[in-house]
Amino acid sequence: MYRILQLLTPEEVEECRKIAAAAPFVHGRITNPHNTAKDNEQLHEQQAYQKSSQLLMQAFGRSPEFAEFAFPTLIAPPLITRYKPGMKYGAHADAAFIQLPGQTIRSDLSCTIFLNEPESYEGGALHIRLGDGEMRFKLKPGEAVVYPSDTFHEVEPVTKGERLVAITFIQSQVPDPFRRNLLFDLNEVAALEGLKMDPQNFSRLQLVQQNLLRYWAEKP
Ligand SMILES: O=C(O)CCC(=O)C(=O)O
Ligand SMILES: [Fe+2]
Repeated sequence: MYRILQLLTPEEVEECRKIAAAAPFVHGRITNPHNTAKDNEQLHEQQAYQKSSQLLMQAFGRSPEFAEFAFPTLIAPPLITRYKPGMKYGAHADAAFIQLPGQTIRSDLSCTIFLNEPESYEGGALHIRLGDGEMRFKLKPGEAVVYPSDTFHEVEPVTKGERLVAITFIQSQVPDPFRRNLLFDLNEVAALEGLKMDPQNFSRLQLVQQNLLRYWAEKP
């Protein structure tokens, strides 16, 4: 299951673009030399990375939709990434573990946050294989798609303009996608219908939610 989130305000999108415009980038394969599928550029300046990742982390932190869907325990600091004409990211599944200074994150979910107008570049859609089908995403600035890390996905070649995004990986409290998706459905029903329900039934629904979480979530 995937989810599209409205994550950033227009001001935050602007701030990310400004940071990207002023900072140096390196080829993505520098951090991942054996990944031949990867052909993009990533932000390469400590201060710019810190500033942009902090802003993006805050945006995840205030999104109830994200929390209800992902049950995040760890989020890799999002990295601004760009694709110039000819660049792409071939079909791949993400590495199971992402090594960061001081911690390792298991990638249960991956996320792309779109930062520039879809009309400003050609190509560059993100394709995600979900079951036997494929979904194609080219979202508006500030929107993000969160999807399972264990499924093939690719970025089609950019043929014109520039694709600017931020990418991150999320470790979930509920690693099993079947269970996580059930909990998400319960969260949605509680959020959408809770106030309309008989309060006693709402309490029972909350009891089921909390007890399943208690039973299924990884212990901290
Ligand atoms: O650029 C994107 O949207 C996806 C990048 C990606 O798949 C990755 O970094 O593993
Ligand atoms: Fe990926």
